[in-house]
Amino acid sequence: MDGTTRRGGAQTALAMTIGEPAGVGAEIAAMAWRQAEGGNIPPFYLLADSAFVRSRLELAGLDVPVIDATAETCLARFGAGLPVVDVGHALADAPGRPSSADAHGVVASIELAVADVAAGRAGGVVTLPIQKATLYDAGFRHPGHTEFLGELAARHWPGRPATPVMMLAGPELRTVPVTVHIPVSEVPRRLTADLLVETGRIVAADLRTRFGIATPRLAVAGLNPHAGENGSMGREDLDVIVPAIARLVAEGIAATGPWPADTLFHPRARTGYDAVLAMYHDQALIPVKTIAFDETVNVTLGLPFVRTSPDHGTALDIAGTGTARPDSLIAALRMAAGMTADIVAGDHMR
Ligand SMILES: NC(=O)C1=CN([C@@H]2O[C@H](COP(=O)(O)OP(=O)(O)OC[C@H]3O[C@@H](n4cnc5c(N)ncnc54)[C@H](O)[C@@H]3O)[C@@H](O)[C@H]2O)C=CC1
Ligand SMILES: NCC(=O)COP(=O)(O)O
Repeated sequence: MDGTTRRGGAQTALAMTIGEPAGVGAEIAAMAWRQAEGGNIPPFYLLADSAFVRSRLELAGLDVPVIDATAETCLARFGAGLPVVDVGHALADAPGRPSSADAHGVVASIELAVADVAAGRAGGVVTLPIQKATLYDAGFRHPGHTEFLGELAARHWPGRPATPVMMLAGPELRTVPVTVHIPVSEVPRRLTADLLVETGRIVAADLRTRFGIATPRLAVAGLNPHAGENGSMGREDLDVIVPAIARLVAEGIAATGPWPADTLFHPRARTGYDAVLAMYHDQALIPVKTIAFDETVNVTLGLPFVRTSPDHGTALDIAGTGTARPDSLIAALRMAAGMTADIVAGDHMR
């Protein structure tokens, strides 16, 4: 599998965004490119600043050639080096020290990637991790990629439904946080039956279309200890989650629960479902990252285009050392290629 994607008759690569320049993104992108030689990594280009990428790879001791490219030329040149498409902003090479001065380049990289997919120049988007607080300091008003990509989808695909839903998908477990980047104290207020039903519908639909699961089984976690113990430890399980499950079931979706979250993730329990709807961020992310930190992919469902990402963050503590693992990024590249229509064989490493 080389993962080249064919859209409207033209072959395309995957567009990779640079994420936080002070993090490990450029390093793991170069490591992923190096592994493409065997032909089992789909071709991609990095939307960045090639001077920054060269500087970081040299610092990290990664001997990978960097090629200045465009979305159109990157396929032909993928074998010669890591193709970098310019974002029009210089990025600072300061490992471990993020600066909001780089925010324009970081955000432009995401915007350009989605624009490339919309224009048929790229097959899908793979994002490298952003340092969220640094972008907020620069005025970025979205909690993360997931929500920003929803806005970009509405911009480029007007009239198409775009309700972004975060899924963490590993080899043994898929989880979906129904509420995402909000304080835990806000969760009970924001967790509504409508939100649960809309999320469940999107997850069931995308498990069918993107993961090839004909009849997806959704396990819905409870919010409170013991799923509320009949309301004695919190009422959300009875008042919000039970009615939402009933609505999903009435629509023909195989949803069950609310299940006590503490016994939902052990190996035997995992055989009973295809994905868990979890009520808040850490309920969803702790189990997947604990079971398979290096292999899990963050994939955005509910969008009119494919977006995947490694499950980890910017890893500022090891940036510049060349020791970060590219495994989750490689899994994200493979998943994106697998979800993008009409993968065709080819060899871009000659
Ligand atoms: N999709 C995205 O843009 C994401 C961004 N983040 C952001 O990343 C920043 C840092 O988050 P943290 O909670 O510290 O998580 P983190 O994942 O960056 O780091 C946690 C620990 O895992 C290690 N680690 C992470 N990736 C690794 C890799 N590829 N190879 C080897 N070790 C690795 C780090 O060195 C660190 O010790 C935050 O600003 C957060 O918002 C976090 C997750 C996803
Ligand atoms: N912890 C997961 C995470 O923060 C990913 O967020 P996003 O940037 O992919 O929306």
